[in-house]
Amino acid sequence: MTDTSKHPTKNGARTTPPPAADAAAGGVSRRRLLGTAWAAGAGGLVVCAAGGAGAYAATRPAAPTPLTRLGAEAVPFHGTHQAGIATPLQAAGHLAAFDLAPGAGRAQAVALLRRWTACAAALTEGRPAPDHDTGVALDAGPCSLTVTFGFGHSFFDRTGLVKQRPVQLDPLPAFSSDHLDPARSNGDLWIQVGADDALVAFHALRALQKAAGATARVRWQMSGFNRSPGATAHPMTMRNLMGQIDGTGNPQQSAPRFDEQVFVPAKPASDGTTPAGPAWMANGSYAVVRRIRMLLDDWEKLSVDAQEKVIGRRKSDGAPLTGGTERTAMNLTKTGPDGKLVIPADAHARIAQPSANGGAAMLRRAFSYQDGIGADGTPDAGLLFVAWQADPLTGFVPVQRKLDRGDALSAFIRHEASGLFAVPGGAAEGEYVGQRLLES
Ligand SMILES: C=CC1=C(C)c2cc3[nH]c(cc4nc(cc5[nH]c(cc1n2)c(C)c5CCC(=O)O)C(CCC(=O)O)=C4C)c(C)c3C=C
Ligand SMILES: [Fe+2]
Repeated sequence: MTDTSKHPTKNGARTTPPPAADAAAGGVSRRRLLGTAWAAGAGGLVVCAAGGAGAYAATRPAAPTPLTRLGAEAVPFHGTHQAGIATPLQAAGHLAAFDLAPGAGRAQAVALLRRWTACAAALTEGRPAPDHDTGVALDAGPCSLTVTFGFGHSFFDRTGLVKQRPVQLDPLPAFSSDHLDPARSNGDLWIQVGADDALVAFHALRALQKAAGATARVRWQMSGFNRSPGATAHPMTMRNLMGQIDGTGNPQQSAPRFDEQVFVPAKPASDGTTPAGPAWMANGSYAVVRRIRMLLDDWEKLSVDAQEKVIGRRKSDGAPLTGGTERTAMNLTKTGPDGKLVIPADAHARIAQPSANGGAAMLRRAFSYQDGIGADGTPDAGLLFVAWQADPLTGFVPVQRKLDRGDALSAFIRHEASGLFAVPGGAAEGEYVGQRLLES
């Protein structure tokens, strides 16, 4: 996961318009529509007011105040990279995969991506959805809404674009800990929605589903959440449902290698290596999506000391068990008075760290989920794990292979669904997402 602080970021930066910038650029904002609704309401109030000044005073709405910072923050939809990758984590998220309808091919996919692009661009600016807006987000600002689009392996067969399919999209290898449900895995197309307001996130998801029309059907959908901005005394790394600080070891946006670890380079690197995938993937990224159930009844039986040994970090502040603060490097050779490694050999953070995996790095940007109690009577809760990387063959795959062999956390989690999606670079103004692929 990424840090939740709201400072401007290199990619997917949040922009807070001044309070007066109520109308989003180039369109009527949802708040402007609301103002119109109030004006109509006020007309009614005048009639009511004839019945007595008291009735008027009791029903008169308060004068509109500027949106809070949380509501007003907007993440630009257009740009080099799609938003929702390097964007700070939002409080509400939805992941949805779609399959093209029988008979739908490349032409229908182009029309769909045009509609989705127009819809996402409007909503992320705080404007109503084109065509028919449901009104669910009528009174809210953009709330840092992002919409991110990706293509699955099967999309290329459906659209006659197999020659353009990157090898990076080949199905992930099977792992011994997999308990995958095919109905909730993969899909032709993938959408990630994130926002700092649950209604804004739902509104966007619903608008995109409706915009799919008869062209594509929802294959699966998952909803997640994170802490709300401002819930903690200071911005900090997210906690997951096991109570751990999760995201510390992520590539930091300020680091020189961040872009090359997360995004497909636009041109070959200085050492002559080729970008991960065809030209249309320049500035894109690969998303590995895993629904990972946490076996919370078992986990919560462990003492905090035992839980910390499973991860190799302190539960309270995320610092390595070898001491320091959250950002202190793990001392992997330090032993305790008993002669044993302080960070055990099977500790999750030890096994997953880049230096133990040939430098493999990924940006983990997860949402927690909870869907009540499962058929087995235990919580259906865990992590909608989304890992972003320039190349899953050197990112997620080797790390998961290693974790699969000896991670102490394995006893407390279960991978229940999986997806791998090629997420193209961002659309410029006037372009639609995926245009460089679909018109190649
Ligand atoms: C294959 C990749 C990974 C999976 C799957 C995964 C699942 C998973 N992880 C946690 C909790 C934590 N993970 C932490 C660190 C960490 N995890 C991965 C990779 C996967 N995790 C990496 C690459 C790292 C960073 C290692 C490093 O560089 O130090 C941590 C420690 C804090 C942190 O660095 O984020 C926690 C906690 C859960 C609960 C989970 C599945 C449900
Ligand atoms: Fe992890």
